Amino acid sequence: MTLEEHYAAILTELGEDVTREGLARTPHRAAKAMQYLCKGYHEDLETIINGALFTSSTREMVLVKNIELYSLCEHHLLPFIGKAHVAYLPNGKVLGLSKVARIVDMYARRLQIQENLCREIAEAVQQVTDALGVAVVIEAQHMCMMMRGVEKQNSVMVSSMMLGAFHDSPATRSEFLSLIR
Ligand SMILES: Nc1nc2c(ncn2[C@@H]2O[C@H](COP(=O)(O)OP(=O)(O)OP(=O)(O)O)[C@@H](O)[C@H]2O)c(=O)[nH]1
Ligand SMILES: [Zn+2]
Repeated sequence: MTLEEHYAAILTELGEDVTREGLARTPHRAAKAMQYLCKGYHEDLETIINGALFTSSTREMVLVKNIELYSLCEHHLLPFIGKAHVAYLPNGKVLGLSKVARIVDMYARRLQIQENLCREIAEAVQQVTDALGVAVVIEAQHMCMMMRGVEKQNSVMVSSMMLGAFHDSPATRSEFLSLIR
């Protein structure tokens, strides 16, 4: 069965009439939407980085903050939405600016839990840049906690992953944390 046929079966199971006008193309649209939201499975680091790694002698922290993020929780297939802050300490190379956001998207466009998303982004930036340290903080709101279940509208989940100098040096970590505050 195709994804589209599965969606038609789900709608029928939910009590809908998939032949009514408004739903006629919904299985097709839903399949396309879900494929888009999960497109990260078909992307890989090398292709998205596309060689945009530049030699630089800077040793100062590079921070890209407030990168918006849309993902799906792997437990309920409901969105979680928020922002990511990504920093690294260059070790001879800097990454094309847009590539940091592309890395975030590649992992966000999969079924995720926030903690693993954080770790995967940090490890990817580390792998690509060979940085002296990488820090990732994600703040997000989970629809599975808002629209259903415990129904809390204002709670925000904050997760972090600190590698290298951000893990080992309190001064580096606190510089990062004060910059994203
Ligand atoms: N740690 C973590 N938990 C998550 C994330 N997204 C969803 N969850 C949680 O996953 C848990 C799944 O719990 P279950 O008891 O198996 O599922 P449930 O009965 O639907 O849980 P409720 O949401 O409490 O109704 C819930 O506590 C969710 O809040 C995430 O990104 N990280
Ligand atoms: Zn969930």
